[in-house]
Amino acid sequence: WRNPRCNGKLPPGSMGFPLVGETLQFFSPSTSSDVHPFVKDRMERYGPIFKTSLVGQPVIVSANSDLNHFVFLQEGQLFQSWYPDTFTEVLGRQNLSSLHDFMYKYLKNMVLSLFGPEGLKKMIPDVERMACQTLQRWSIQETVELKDATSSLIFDLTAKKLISCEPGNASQNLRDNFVAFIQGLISFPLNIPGTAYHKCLQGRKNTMKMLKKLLNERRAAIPGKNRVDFFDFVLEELDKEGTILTEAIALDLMFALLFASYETTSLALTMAVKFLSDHPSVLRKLREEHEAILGNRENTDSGLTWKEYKSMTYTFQFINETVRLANIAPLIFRKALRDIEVKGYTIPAGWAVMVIPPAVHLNPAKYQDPLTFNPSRWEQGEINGASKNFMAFGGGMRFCIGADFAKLQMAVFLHCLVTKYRWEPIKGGNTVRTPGLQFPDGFHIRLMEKTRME
Ligand code: HEM
Repeated sequence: WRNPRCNGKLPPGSMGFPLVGETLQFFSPSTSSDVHPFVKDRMERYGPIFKTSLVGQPVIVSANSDLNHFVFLQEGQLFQSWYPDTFTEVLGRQNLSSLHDFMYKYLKNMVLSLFGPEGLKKMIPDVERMACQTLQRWSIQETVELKDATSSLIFDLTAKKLISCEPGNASQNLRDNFVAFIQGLISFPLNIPGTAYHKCLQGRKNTMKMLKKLLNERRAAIPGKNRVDFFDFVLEELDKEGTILTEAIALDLMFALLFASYETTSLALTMAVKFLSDHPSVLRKLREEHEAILGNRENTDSGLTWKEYKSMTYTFQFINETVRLANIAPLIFRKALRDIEVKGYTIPAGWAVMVIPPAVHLNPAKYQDPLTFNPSRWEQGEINGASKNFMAFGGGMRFCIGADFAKLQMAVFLHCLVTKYRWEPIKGGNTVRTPGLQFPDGFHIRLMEKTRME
């Protein structure tokens, strides 16, 4: 196991122990916001490309921006999206890569219509209304645990936009099952009642049942109305002759979309508020931008417009800096489809490739004082899309379809927050990380309405 077979030269690195490889070291938690010690130590020892073995799978780790970029660009040619088997098992019958294909082949109109500029434009009033109502609720509570509270908001927003499910009992029920699913996702796979894994599988089963019920209800409703959400597009596609999209695949896709948006955007928002709490000058500048938007309006109470949203220059810099430092997706997996020669090494066919975005985002050669939170560093740089040095939303063909949706939700939420409220942190706000996951330790704040004088 120490010297795996290879028709060329493997990168340096250790394959650890038989079977477990270096799995235990990989999962050791760290509270630093720097590159996780598992990766950092090995980068120092072996350089930015090294081999290891995790849960029985040989892996090439890439902390090199050229190789990361190459991996993203070669999607479907030399590499393919891949997730560990346990992940795919609980996430759905379909493997995630084929869901991607379905989404782009059969539901491309849905992707464009919901997440393209036209769809986003239409969303602003709903997002603003839901964010304002949520903040008002928070302000009458003694304290708010932000991760949980923003997760609930994001879930409601996504469910509203994707399946027109209004916040209320149905949405709460859906979310409870979804949360049971998420909580057991990274657990020992022992399927007996009482275990987190069992609850996870039950949670997924119940969520799928509820989604199916909602889809059936939609089917029974009067046909011919305008397409407004995900289910409308699915029904239209299902009725087309020769389609190979099935109801089961559509429900898996729906589930994957809820999953992809839920943890990510809520974590980004939690970290955003934490960064604002820690950096009063950034908060001041952000507030100025949003108060100027209100100041320039004829009627202060009219809702946010697309033009106003597009004018939030500093807010977009702030969001980019937040996702750079928060490293919400700390690793991205692919699998090599054949032997690949790159940078003087061979990546053997079948090996996993683990791209490490934090190694790029925290590289001092690319970002001055990389651990310092400084939104103004984006003044000069490209703020949209991905680059060799910015891959918070991935890159290449699989660039996040929800990136603009997430940014819109964040910007509108921040607009309501900084123009109407002030807050004080009560406790928590630190993050415990493994190379693949992060858990905020519970960030509690007290939210208060801001008077005009403030
Ligand atoms: C701050 C929030 C978010 C972050 C940091 C984020 C990050 C990412 C990253 C890094 C990828 C690439 C994964 C890969 O290459 O394997 C990705 C893909 C994806 N994201 Fe997001 N995401 C966010 C929000 C969302 C939202 C709100 C949605 C949907 C409503 C979404 C839907 C997706 C989907 C469907 C993919 C897969 C695309 C594909 O395989 O082609 N994401 N995201």
